[in-house]
Amino acid sequence: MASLQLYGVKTPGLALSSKRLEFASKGACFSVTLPSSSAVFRDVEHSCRNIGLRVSCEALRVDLLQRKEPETCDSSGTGKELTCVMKFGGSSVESAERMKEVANLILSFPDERPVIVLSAMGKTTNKLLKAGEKAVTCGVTNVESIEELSFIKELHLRTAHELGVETTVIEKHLEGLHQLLKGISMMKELTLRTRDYLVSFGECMSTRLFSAYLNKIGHKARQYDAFEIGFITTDDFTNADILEATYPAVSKTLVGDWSKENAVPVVTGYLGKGWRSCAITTLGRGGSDLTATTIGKALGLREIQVWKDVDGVLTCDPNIYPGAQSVPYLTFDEAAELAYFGAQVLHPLSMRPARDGDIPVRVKNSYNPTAPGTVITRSRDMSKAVLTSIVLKRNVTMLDIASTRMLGQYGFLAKVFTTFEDLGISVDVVATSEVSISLTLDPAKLWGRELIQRVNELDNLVEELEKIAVVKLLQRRSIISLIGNVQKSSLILEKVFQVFRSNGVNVQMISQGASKVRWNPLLHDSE
Ligand SMILES: Nc1ncnc2c1ncn2[C@@H]1O[C@H](COP(=O)(O)OP(=O)(O)O)[C@@H](O)[C@H]1O
Ligand SMILES: N[C@@H](CC(=O)OP(=O)(O)O)C(=O)O
Repeated sequence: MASLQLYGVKTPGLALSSKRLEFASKGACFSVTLPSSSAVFRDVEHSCRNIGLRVSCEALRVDLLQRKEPETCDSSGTGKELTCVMKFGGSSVESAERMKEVANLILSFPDERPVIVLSAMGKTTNKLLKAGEKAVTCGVTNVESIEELSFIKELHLRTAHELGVETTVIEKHLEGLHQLLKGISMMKELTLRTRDYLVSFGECMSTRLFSAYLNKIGHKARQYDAFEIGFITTDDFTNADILEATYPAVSKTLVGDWSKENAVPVVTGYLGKGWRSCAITTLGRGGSDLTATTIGKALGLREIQVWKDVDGVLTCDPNIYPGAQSVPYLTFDEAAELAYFGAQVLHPLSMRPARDGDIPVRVKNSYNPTAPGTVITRSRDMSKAVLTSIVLKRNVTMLDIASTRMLGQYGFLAKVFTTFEDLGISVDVVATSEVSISLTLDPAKLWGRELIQRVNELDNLVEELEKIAVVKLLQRRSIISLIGNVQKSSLILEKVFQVFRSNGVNVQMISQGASKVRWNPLLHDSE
């Protein structure tokens, strides 16, 4: 078979199916979906460029002519295929006792052959971040006494003892963590890249403990670090996005290994490998949900289950209103809007792979497994739906931008959005007229950066916009997102505005989502 030119390296291993182009480089597997048009070579070249790969059309032409079916993994020798993903969040695996309950829960579904995805135990991620911050200033000799480091060591060693598994499964990681904190302390610096490496210890240890426990109780399991099995991401440390190449790579490893030996895969949630840097990345807080849906799509599984500490997606945040009730059904669009606008229960991007693969997502409570939870699918019966869920997002930055020119000036909106594009700042909610725009800035993108960088970026943004408009920067706003039935929009808005009025709350901006399942009244935070 002919080879493909990648960054000047001759890369063998190109395989073509009718729909996908796959090849391997530096241990990572890449894939491009082949378009069906006659411009196939050009399009493939373009697609490759989009994921940062330089390919030559000529090389592709040779390979397309020498079409070869990709190797398929044969699971017939060992019987049945994997059926679903079961993701357990930190709250579900916060102690040895909880890990035992989760193991029992998994075994209580004898017909399922799941891939397990785990988050770090309890609040480990927060503790790791705190330890990192303390290490920056405490001095190398004091690293030993960082309270959070002792807590993490003690929690994981105690869990190993209580599960009756060898502490050796995590000792190397505990030692590595200690060394890393010393390194941070020497450098007096905690970069975003180092933060990601630091927090990865949480998932690396929880999965090793759990996998060892399953093996101990006679249920064959195998631990995987996501960054070693093809979770290829952008290099946006602390908020990386999964690249297309991940799907074939992950499928190849997990299905391939399963076909040789039916050992339950136990995969680290939240983690990936930057495609340029080859360093460990994370998918944003709560990113294990995205790991789970990515595996679901990669393997074409029947169902994705995310097990939490609540009875599914609720009508609102139970920490704000304890009377929140479970929502039995949601569409992918509704769940995505809800997550994107701040409902902590799901990772903002986690619905994307599930929707692409059309795989139902079930949100369940590991503390109350018999509760029906929430089922998220492509469509649902909306005939009785009115207002499904309410989400609050605080500490939002808003900009009022009014053109300095008169009505009838074209190009104003284009200029405004070009400024955002040039500065790489993501916009969240928008309401426009011909000569003015009100918009909010995506806090997930903005607040991932260092404080000083954020302030500079906002200053630059306002300075640029002031060349064409009068700009008002409003901080500490809140967005309330209403996820509901568009057919009942007048009813919903009537009721909502009655509530605002009777509580003396003034709405500063309102927008309706393109997916037509959401409205966003924006208020001052103090309201
Ligand atoms: N609309 C909502 N529905 C359900 N839970 C919500 C909602 N909004 C906020 N939450 C919070 O999200 C938590 C579950 O998400 P998360 O902590 O990420 O779970 P896990 O760590 O188990 O994956 C719940 O304990 C609840 O406090
Ligand atoms: N441990 C990571 C990833 C994650 O998904 O956690 P959880 O499932 O507990 O939200 C975090 O705390 O962000």
